Amino acid sequence: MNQRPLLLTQGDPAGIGPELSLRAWLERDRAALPPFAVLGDPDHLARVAAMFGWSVPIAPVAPEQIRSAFSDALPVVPLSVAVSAEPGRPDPAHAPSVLESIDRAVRLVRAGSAAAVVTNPIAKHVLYDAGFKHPGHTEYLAALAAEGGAETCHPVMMLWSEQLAVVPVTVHISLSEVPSALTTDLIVLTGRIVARELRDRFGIDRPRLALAGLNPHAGENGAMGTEDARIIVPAVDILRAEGIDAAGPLPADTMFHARARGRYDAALAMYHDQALIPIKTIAFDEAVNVTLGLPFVRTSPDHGTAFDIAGKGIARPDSLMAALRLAARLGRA
Ligand SMILES: NC(=O)C1=CN([C@@H]2O[C@H](COP(=O)(O)OP(=O)(O)OC[C@H]3O[C@@H](n4cnc5c(N)ncnc54)[C@H](O)[C@@H]3O)[C@@H](O)[C@H]2O)C=CC1
Ligand SMILES: NCC(=O)COP(=O)(O)O
Repeated sequence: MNQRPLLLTQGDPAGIGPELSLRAWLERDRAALPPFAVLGDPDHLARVAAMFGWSVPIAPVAPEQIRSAFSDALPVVPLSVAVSAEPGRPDPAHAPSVLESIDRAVRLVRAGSAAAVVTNPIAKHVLYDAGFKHPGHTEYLAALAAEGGAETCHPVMMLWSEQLAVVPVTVHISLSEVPSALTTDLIVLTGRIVARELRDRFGIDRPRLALAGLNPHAGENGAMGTEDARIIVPAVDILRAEGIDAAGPLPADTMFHARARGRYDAALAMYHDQALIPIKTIAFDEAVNVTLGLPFVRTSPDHGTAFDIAGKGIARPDSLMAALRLAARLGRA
């Protein structure tokens, strides 16, 4: 069994990440959570705990002390900067701590000090205002993975739950850009990574992939768009020729009901909302965002920063706890 702990990033300090980190630690025994540490500011987390009246001792630690500290206190690996944030009030000035937390978590995991990175949510537009050039964690983690001359990798976003796993082939782009961004090569590359990681990390011997069409009724023989026949059909053919169990393009409106979900292990959707609407509808509290294609394990809750409820103490920690459990499972594989 892998004894290394997990590293949980700070996320946006004005969002629900700080309170969820504290709540996850409070639930550690009941929810059988693996040991983890937050990469953040111990004083900030202590202030958030005090704000709610939660009894959470905070232990500033070095990475090698996380496991021994975890049962009695929430271990926090301190950042180089102090964090001061008001719940629900995002500010681009928080960007340095947000990014330092991610950077250090990746470095520590790659150095073998921890088993996996679990990220608390970030608000992308807030980081953009501070000059951040990557669309989101998914793409930023791939850039970090490539640092130091390592081979570039193609990150694949998968949202996973016991009921459904979905993969958006195109991710953080506008809907109007999707048809031109969608290529047979991109779909094949994504399908290969999903099939490989479902087998190697999730232990599914022969993963079944279902590819959604882009257009209504998967194009209705070209009457409602040609991308399905021109781009997706050849991708399915290539994947099948490689021995991957791939089906499609399937009409997206009928592939997510309960009986249809039993026919595949992961649905490859052609754009962000085609993938995320079904899983967030079915499993908002349990689903986990996991990045495939990286040389390390990264998971995250499926939800965002939820500024509308930050500081109210009503945010549910379920998805973060599912992300911690999945990270521990995948980090052992
Ligand atoms: N992995 C990440 O870093 C992610 C970041 N985001 C970012 O989050 C920001 C806000 O995005 P939204 O679309 O508003 O989505 P959101 O998930 O933050 O909130 C959507 C709705 O769900 C509720 N909600 C979210 N998490 C909850 C929880 N744990 N317990 C109870 N209710 C919860 C919120 O109160 C809100 O009403 C965006 O800037 C986006 O970029 C969104 C998804 C993932
Ligand atoms: N809607 C999911 C999402 O935006 C997560 O993005 P990332 O920050 O994990 O890349």
